[in-house]
Amino acid sequence: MKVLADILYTVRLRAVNGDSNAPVSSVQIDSRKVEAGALFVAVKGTASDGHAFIPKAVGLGATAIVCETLPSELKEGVTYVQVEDSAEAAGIIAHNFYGQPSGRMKLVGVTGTNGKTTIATLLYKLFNGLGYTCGLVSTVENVIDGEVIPSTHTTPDAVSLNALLGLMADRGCTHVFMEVSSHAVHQRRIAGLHFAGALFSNITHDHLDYHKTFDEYIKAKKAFFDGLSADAFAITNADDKRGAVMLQNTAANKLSYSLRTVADFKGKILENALTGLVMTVNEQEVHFRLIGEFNAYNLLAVYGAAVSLGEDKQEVLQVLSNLTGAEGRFDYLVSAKGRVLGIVDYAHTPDALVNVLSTIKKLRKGHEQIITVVGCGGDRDKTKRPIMGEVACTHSDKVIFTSDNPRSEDPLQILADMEEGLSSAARRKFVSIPDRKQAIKTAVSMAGPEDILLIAGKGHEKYQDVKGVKQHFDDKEVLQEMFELLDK
Ligand SMILES: CC(=O)N[C@H]1[C@@H](OP(=O)(O)OP(=O)(O)OC[C@H]2O[C@@H](n3ccc(=O)[nH]c3=O)[C@H](O)[C@@H]2O)O[C@H](CO)[C@@H](O)[C@@H]1O[C@H](C)C(=O)N[C@@H](C)C(=O)N[C@H](CCC(=O)O)C(=O)O
Ligand SMILES: Nc1ncnc2c1ncn2[C@@H]1O[C@H](COP(=O)(O)OP(=O)(O)OP(=O)(O)O)[C@@H](O)[C@H]1O
Ligand SMILES: N[C@H](CCC[C@H](N)C(=O)O)C(=O)O
Ligand SMILES: [Mg+2]
Repeated sequence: MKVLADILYTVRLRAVNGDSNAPVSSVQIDSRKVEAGALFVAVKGTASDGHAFIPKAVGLGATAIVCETLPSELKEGVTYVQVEDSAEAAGIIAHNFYGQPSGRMKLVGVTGTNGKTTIATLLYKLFNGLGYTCGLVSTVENVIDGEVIPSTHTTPDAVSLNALLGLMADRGCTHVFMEVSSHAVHQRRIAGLHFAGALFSNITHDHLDYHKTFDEYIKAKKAFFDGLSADAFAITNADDKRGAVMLQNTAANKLSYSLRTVADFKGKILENALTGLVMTVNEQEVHFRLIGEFNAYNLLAVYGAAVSLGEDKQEVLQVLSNLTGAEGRFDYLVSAKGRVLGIVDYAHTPDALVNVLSTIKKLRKGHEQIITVVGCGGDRDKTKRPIMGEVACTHSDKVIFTSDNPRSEDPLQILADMEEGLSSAARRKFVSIPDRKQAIKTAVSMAGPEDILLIAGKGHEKYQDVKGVKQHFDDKEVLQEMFELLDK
C-alpha cells in the first residue's frame, strides 16, 4: 500500500491538513470511481468543477482529498491536501502512484495537428521490428506488447494514462510511443512524465472551439516542448511555419527534419505512386510502402526519432521500408468491376483534406474523376466546416457532404455550416446526403471505370456517434459492401 507523503513527491503543495502518512489504495479524478481508501483529486474542468464533488468522494470513502480550495467542512479522519494546481498535481500524483513508469522506459511523445497516430504507430511497429518490447498510446488503440487495450481519447486522462504506462513498464516495455494532444497538454494530463524525446509534425486549423485562438493552440503545443528536460531530444518539422517556434524555449537537444531545407534528417521525394514512395533519406535511397508527401514527412520524423534513440541507421531504414501505416489512413480497396479505387482516410481537418486530395490528384494517370464523401464532427470546431466544404469541392470533381459523428448536434445544421459560403464553382459540384451509408452508396454509383473515391473523416472508427449513442459504422466495411453490389 502506498503512503500519501510518498505519492505527493514533487507536487507544489500549499498546506496539508491531517495525516500525511495515510495509506492510499487508489487515485481518482472522477468522484464516481471513488472507493474506500482512495485519494480524490478535485480538478476544475470545462463542464464542471471537481471541487463540487469532494463531499461525494468523502461519502464514498475517500481518505485523502487533493484540491486548490478547501471545502467549508472538513471531515475527521480525512487528509486534505491543498495544492497550487490540481490538474498538474493529478498528473504527478498518478505518476508517483503507479511507480513512476516514465522513468522505467524510453517514452516518446508526438504532437501536431495531423500525423500523430501515423508517426506513433510507425514507431511502435519499427521498434517491434527491431526486437524491442513496446507500448503504444494512440487514437486508434493502446497496445502493450501486442495486446490491444481499447482507446477512448488520443491521450488518456492523467490517471488512466499513468495506470496504462505502469502496466507497460511492469510488462517490460522498454520503448513507449504516445500521442500528445493539445487538450492533454492544456489539461496537464502529461504532468509529471519524463519524456526521452518529443516530435512535432505540424500545426494547422483544428480545435479552435477549445483553444479559442490559433495562438492559444500554438501555445498549448509549445508547452509540451517547454517542459522537456535537457537529456531529451526534440525533433521538429523545419518546413512548418511554426516548426522553429515550437523548440524556441526547450532545454532538450533540438533537431529537425525537412523535405525543403537544410535539416538533420533531410528527405527528397523521387517517386510518389500508389505502390509507395521512393525517396532519399540523408542521401540514401529507400522505397517505402506509404503513399503521399505527408507520409514522407511522417517517415522522416520516425527515422529521426529512431536515430536519436541510438538505433542503427541502416537497420532502421530496412525495417521502415516494409511497414504499412495506421488503420484508416489512406486505406484503399479496388472494385473488381471497373477497377474503382476507394480510399478511406481519417482526414478531418482542412489541411489533412488538402493533403490527401493533392496526393490523390498526383496518383491520377489520366482524367479519372475524384469523388469525395466528407462530413464534419458535431460538438467540435465549427469554423473548420465551411473550409472543409470548400477544400473538398476545390480538389474533387464531385462531392457528397454527409454526416460524420453528429454527436449532440443536428446533422442538417452541420451540413448547412459546411455549405455556407461555398463559391459558385463549388456549389455546382456538391450534393448533401445526411445518411452516411446512402452517401457512400451514391458515390459508388456515380463512379465510372478507374475513378477514385475518397471517404474522408472517420478512418478507423467503427461507430457513428448520434446523440451520444455509438451505432456500429465502418467506412471500409460499407465501401466493400457497395463494391460487392457493383461487382454483381
Ligand atoms: C473538452 C475535454 O477535453 N474534456 C475532457 C475533460 O472534461 P471536462 O473538463 O469537461 O470535465 P468536467 O466534466 O468539467 O469535470 C471536471 C472534473 O470533475 C470530475 N467529475 C465530474 C463529474 C462527477 O460527477 N464527478 C467528478 O469527479 C471529472 O472527472 C473532472 O475531473 O476531462 C475529462 C476527464 O479527464 C475528459 O473525459 C473530457 O474529455 C471529453 C470526453 C472529450 O471529448 N475530449 C476530447 C475533446 C479530447 O480530449 N480530445 C483530445 C484530442 C483529439 C485529437 O485531436 O486527437 C484527446 O486527447 O482525445
Ligand atoms: N504529416 C501529416 N501532415 C498532414 N496531414 C497528415 C499527416 N499525416 C497524416 N495526415 C492526414 O491526417 C489524417 C490523420 O492522420 P493521423 O491520424 O496520423 O493524425 P492525428 O494527428 O493522430 O489525428 P488526431 O488529432 O485525430 O489524433 C490522415 O488520415 C491524413 O489524411
Ligand atoms: N480526435 C479528433 C477526431 C475527430 C474525428 C472525426 N471523425 C470527428 O468525429 O470529428 C476529435 O475528437 O476532434
Ligand atoms: Mg491521433
